[in-house]
Amino acid sequence: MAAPSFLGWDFSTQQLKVIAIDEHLRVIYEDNVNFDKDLPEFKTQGGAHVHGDRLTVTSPVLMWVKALDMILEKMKSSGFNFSQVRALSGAGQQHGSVYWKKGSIQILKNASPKLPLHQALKACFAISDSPIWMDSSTASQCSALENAVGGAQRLANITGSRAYERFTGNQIAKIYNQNPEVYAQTELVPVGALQKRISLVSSFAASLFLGAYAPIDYSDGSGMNLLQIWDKSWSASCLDACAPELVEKLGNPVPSHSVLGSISPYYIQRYGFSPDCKIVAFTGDNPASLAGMRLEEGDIAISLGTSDTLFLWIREPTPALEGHILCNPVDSQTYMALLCFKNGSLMRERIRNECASGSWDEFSKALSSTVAGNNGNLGFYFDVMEITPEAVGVHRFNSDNQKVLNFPKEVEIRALIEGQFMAKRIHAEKLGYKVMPQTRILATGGASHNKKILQVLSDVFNAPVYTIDTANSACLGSAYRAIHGLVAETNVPLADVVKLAPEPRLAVTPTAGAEELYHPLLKRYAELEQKVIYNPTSSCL
Ligand SMILES: O=C(CO)[C@@H](O)[C@H](O)CF
Repeated sequence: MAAPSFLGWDFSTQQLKVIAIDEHLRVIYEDNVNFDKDLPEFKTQGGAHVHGDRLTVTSPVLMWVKALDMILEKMKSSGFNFSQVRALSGAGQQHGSVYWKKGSIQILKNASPKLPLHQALKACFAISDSPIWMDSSTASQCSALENAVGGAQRLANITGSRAYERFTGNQIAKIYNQNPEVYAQTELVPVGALQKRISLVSSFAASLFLGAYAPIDYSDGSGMNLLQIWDKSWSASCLDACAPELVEKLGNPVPSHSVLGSISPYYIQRYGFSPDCKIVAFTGDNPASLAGMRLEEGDIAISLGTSDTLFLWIREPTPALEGHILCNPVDSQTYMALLCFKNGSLMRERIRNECASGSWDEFSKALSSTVAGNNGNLGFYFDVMEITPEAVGVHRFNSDNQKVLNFPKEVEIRALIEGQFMAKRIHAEKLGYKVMPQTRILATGGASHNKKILQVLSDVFNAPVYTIDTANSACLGSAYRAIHGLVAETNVPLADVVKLAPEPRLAVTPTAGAEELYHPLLKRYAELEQKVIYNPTSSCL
C-alpha cells in the first residue's frame, strides 16, 4: 500500500514549482517549469512583460495554465502516483489579479480530460496579461484610494498597509478606470454562491484544481488594500473607492487553512488523482514561506538577499506607513508582518569591495577587530533610495552625534552591519513586534553563511540566530499547509503538524551584555534616522 502524499505548489514570478512530501514530511518529488525557458512562446523575461512605460508589468495567464499542464505531464511520465495524494495546497505571487470572463465557470467545471487545461481555458480571461506585483503604474489610483478613506495611515489601519501601486485594489481600479468594458466582461453572480470572477494568482491557481472559483484567503487578501485585517471582511469604503460591484466579483474571503472541496474530476480522469484528494486554500508566496520556515510566535525570519526581507509573527500589530501587516496564514488570531530593506547585499558588497579588498574573510576580520557598539560610531548606508525608511545616501555620526565624512575601514564595516540590523529591530518594533524570551531569529540568504555577521544580528536583537534553507519555503510551506488543512478544524496548530520537519540549525547566541550595550544605541539610531529621512525640499544633509 503506497504511502499517502501531499502536494505543495508555488506559482511564482519566474517559475511554477511543485513539491510532494510523505506523511513523515520527507520530500519525495520536486519539479519546476521555468516560464522563460520552457514556455518561450510567451516571450517573457523573468516570467513577466515589462511594458514600454517602464511602469506597467504583466504576465500571461495562459502561461501559468500551460505550465501546470506541462508539470503534471512531467509528473505522469515520471510515474508519480497521483492516487495517493491526500491533499494539496499552494502559493501564488502576491497582488497579481486574474479576470475570468462571463461563462468561464462552466468551461472550468466541464473541461474535457482529453485536452490540456490551457486549451479548454483559452478564451476564459477578460484580460490575457494579468497585472503582477512588479507593476508600479497605479500611483493615481493609490492617491484616490487614500483620499477616499481619510489618508495613508487610515488606510493602513484598515487594511494593514498604506496604498501601494502593486496592491490589487489599485490594479482593479486602474482596469475599471481605463477598460470599463473589460471590467464589465468579468463575470458577475450573486454573492454567497461562492462564485466570483476576480482572483488573486493564489485563488486562481486553487480554482484550476477545484474546477470552480476558489475564494481568496485572508492572508493573501491582506495584500489588496481591500480587506479589513481585524474582522477579515472586505472594507466597503475601500471597495467603493476602487470599482463598482466589487464584492460580487471577489466573493467572500476564507481562513487560509480552509478545505475548499475535493479535486475536480478533470484531474481524476486525466491524471489518476483520488476523488478524495482535498484542496486547501492557496495563499500568497510570502505567507506560504512563513509556513515553510515554520515560524512561531515571537520568531523573526530575516532573508539577507539583494534586498533584506523580514517576516514577523505578531499578535498585536500597529500598522504603519512602511511595511505590511497581513493576516497570519497559519493562525487566524494573529498576524504576520513583511518589511523590506532595499539596501541589502549590494550595499554590503560595495563596502566589502572598498574596505575589505573584496574579501569576506577580511570583512569578517574587521568585524572581529572592532568592538560591539563601534565606540558609538553610527552609520546609515543607502546607495539606492531606501524604502524602510525613505532615505538615500551615506550618513555617518560619531559618538557625539556629529556628522563625519568618513570612518576608518574597519569602523565603516561595523557601522554598516550594526546599522542595518539596528534599523531592522527598530522598524520591526514600530510594527508591534516584541523580542520575547522564546524569540528565535531564522536567517537565510547569502550573508547568513557569515557567522561574524550573524553574531552582530544576534547581539542587536539579543536573541539566538538559526540558519535555514528557504530555497523552496513557499512550496514546502504549501505542502505543510495541505496537511494542516485536514486537521485545522480540530485547532491543531501547524507547529504540531510539522514537528517532524528538519530543525533549523543554531548558528550563534547573543554575547553577554549585548542588550545593555545596544539599548541606548538603538535609541540614538532611531533619533538620528529622523535626520536622514528623505525630504525632497531640504538641502542634502
Ligand atoms: O510584492 C511582494 C510582497 O509584497 C513580493 O514578495 C511578491 O509576493 C513576489 F511574488
